[in-house]
Amino acid sequence: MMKKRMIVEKLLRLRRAGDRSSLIFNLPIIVDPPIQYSSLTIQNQNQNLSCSSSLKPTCLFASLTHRFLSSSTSTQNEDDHQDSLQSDDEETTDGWEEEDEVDPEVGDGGDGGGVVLQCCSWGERALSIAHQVLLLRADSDDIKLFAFKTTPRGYVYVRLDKLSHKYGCPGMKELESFSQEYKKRLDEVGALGEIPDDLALEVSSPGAERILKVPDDLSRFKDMPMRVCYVDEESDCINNGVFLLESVEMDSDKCVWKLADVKENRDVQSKGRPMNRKQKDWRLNLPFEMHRMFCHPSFFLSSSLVIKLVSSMALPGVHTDRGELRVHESLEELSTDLVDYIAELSEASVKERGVFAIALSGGSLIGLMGKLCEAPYSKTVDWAKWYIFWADECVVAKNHADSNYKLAKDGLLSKVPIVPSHVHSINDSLSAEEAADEYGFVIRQLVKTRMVSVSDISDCPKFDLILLGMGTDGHVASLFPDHSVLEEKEEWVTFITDSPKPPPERITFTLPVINSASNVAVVVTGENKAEAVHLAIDDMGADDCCPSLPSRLVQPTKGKLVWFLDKPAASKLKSLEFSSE
Ligand SMILES: O=C(O)[C@H](O)[C@@H](O)[C@H](O)[C@H](O)COP(=O)(O)O
Repeated sequence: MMKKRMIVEKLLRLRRAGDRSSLIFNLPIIVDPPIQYSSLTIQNQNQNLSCSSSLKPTCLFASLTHRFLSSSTSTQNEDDHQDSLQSDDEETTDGWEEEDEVDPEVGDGGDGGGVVLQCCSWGERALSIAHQVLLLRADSDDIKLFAFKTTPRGYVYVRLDKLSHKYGCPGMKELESFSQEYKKRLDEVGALGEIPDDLALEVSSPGAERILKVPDDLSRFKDMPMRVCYVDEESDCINNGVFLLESVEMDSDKCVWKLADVKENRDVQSKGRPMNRKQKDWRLNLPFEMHRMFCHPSFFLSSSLVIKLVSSMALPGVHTDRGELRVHESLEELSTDLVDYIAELSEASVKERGVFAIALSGGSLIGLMGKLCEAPYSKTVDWAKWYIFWADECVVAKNHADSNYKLAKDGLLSKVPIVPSHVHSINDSLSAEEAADEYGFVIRQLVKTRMVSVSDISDCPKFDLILLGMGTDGHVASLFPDHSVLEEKEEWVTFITDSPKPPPERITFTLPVINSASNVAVVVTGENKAEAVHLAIDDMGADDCCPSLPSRLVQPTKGKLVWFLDKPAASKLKSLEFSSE
């Protein structure tokens, strides 16, 4: 009788660490954080399994899993091999061992790290093979074993750590290459009879909420908010909260923590405003031994501090008088957050009004919106309900390199099913003055039919969203510093013929229109904008030196203002000093 090895290469699940409930086969998703939602194709023997997600991840750096399930059958021959590859639909969890839903503990061989062999006689051998495979990799200095577990039923669970990754998460390709090589070695040794020849293998990354060891892991994750479980000396109760590490004092074996400015630490009465001074100044001095296992109050760990990393994406933006600040580690993260934000506003607006009136600008903004052309947004956004406008436009031909219309058309509009008649660009055959007049007229007609809503405190149009960039001089739309255009109170759309930034002729929404919008987002990236960002956002006290900086004049009367910044652009912000950064 010939033995047949059936390999099901699978999985691909998006889960938060510790969430074992939807363990396998439920979600045909492959994700490679932090690039979310994108479709990824992997080669499985002769098959392509192409899976993409239409679901929203709950966590940016969800763990990834890669599984091989091997089983021995005695009736089929090798030629049948491909036929017996299971399809997604056929898969059930009965092919895989279900784990108990338990909270992770330090050294549990799962999200708590460590090695757990559970009396498997072959466990040590399987572990040494895993070490060998890791050592032979070109990136052996970077990819390490985080956890290893074997079970008596022949399952091997490997969690890999990536030292150079902010959250310690290897990508799908790294998991896949390790898993394939490791599986091959296990098979070879299995064929020699040294270990069972039908082991099942799961290789994954630890999730964001891995448990950290104290003090060993602290310096590595010191910039991240962490959930700390500790014993409150006064009440002798177990508490937990989200903190930022201020220092580790090795001489006295203690950590000093400060509260992270996250929602759960804010006063519920304060409606999402930042923490008050008292909260910001409060410090938790915690000896190492005063930490206990979360969810296991009776389990005392003398040398392990139980801390879970908290996703930076889970941090709400910092709320200031100048709007919400969303500061991102990378352009990739910023872009993901921005398109999520746009998609959410679109959905809300379509639900409420049946349409979504959005005004664009030029510059790098459009590139950062590029993910809207990809799954899932390309399919989930109700493009037919979008009405597109420009907050400013250069008075040039539509095919001119300076045309904001051309920029948006090439980068976005031509790639999604927008209704052409809903795209309202300026008439490029007119003078700047005429084009501004006509554009104002067009908007007026759409306000009449309520395709564009109207402000209830002025007669201005109320766009659902106005997206702005900002120049190093603090200009937004084509509202430049010290320009008389800032004084325009009557017109909705006006023009300039002396723009300090070429080309000289432009049309622009006026401040009253921008400030009447339901939502305004200003997207600013790069260190060269840091000073302008500081001047636009920070509280300047009594000596406000820049009261008429255009970006500072963006102050929606009733709407919501959000700043999407990358770290370099936010680097001079005082408003962030006591935030989670
Ligand atoms: O009309 C223009 O000249 C540009 O559209 C300009 O206003 C741009 O939006 C800002 O300068 C920010 O651009 P970046 O984000 O590319 O720096």
